[in-house]
Amino acid sequence: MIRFDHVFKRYPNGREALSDLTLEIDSGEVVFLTGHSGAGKSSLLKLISLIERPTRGQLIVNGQNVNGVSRRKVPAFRRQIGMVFQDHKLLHDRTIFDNVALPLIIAGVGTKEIGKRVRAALDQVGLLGREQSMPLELSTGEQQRVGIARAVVSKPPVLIADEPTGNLDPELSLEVMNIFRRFNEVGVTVLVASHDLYLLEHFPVRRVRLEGGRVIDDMPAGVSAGEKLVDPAKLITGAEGAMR
Ligand SMILES: Nc1ncnc2c1ncn2[C@@H]1O[C@H](COP(=O)(O)OP(=O)(O)OP(=O)(O)O)[C@@H](O)[C@H]1O
Repeated sequence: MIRFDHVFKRYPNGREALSDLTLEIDSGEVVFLTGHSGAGKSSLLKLISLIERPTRGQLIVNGQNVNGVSRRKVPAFRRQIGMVFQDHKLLHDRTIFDNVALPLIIAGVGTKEIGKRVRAALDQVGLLGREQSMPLELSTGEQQRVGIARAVVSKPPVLIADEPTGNLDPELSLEVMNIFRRFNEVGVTVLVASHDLYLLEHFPVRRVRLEGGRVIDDMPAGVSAGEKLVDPAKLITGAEGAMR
């Protein structure tokens, strides 16, 4: 699904953000990307979404070598990748409906289909009925859920999130992760860059740790020593909470 093969990323100022990085993420996985500030997490996500290009090496996303994706084809390529950001990146002068509809409008989807898909996406994040609200009328957690609805409205097979819970308290962070897990349960591959120790403690998913632009640790899904897990039943309750 996603394969980095000896990938380097050097920015024009000479800074090497990724250095000989090799990593494979299978279809349907949930992966946490961790590491100190500057380790290369955002750069890795930017390569997957073609916001940046590898300097060297091969990167395959959904069976496509990104080196072969011309600038003209980038918008179509990006429709396969849902992107969630820490600061939501919502348009404050547009309604919730318009914000979520944006990727579909850009893709030229018909009005009726847009209505259907936007409502379905808002329903999945528990915000059906808020279509006509403006972003600033929503709480921070709700705004983040609008950002998630926008990311999944095109039904992408891959969802990437850069510090999606950075501004949220622990309870809201769990809600966001539970929403991601719901998408994962229907087959979406989810990659989350996070410093959020609370989340890392509570979700026993695969963790890939970067340092200096390389993978220095790759811990498979499961429980490791010393980790405290919440009761799975509570996670389900949390997800239902998010859907309210
Ligand atoms: N556009 C850019 N131009 C030049 N250097 C950059 C650029 N973006 C990132 N870098 C550098 O690349 C390195 C990796 O940065 P990156 O943002 O990928 O790390 P990160 O792990 O996501 O950090 P954080 O957790 O602070 O967001 C850092 O040294 C950073 O200064």
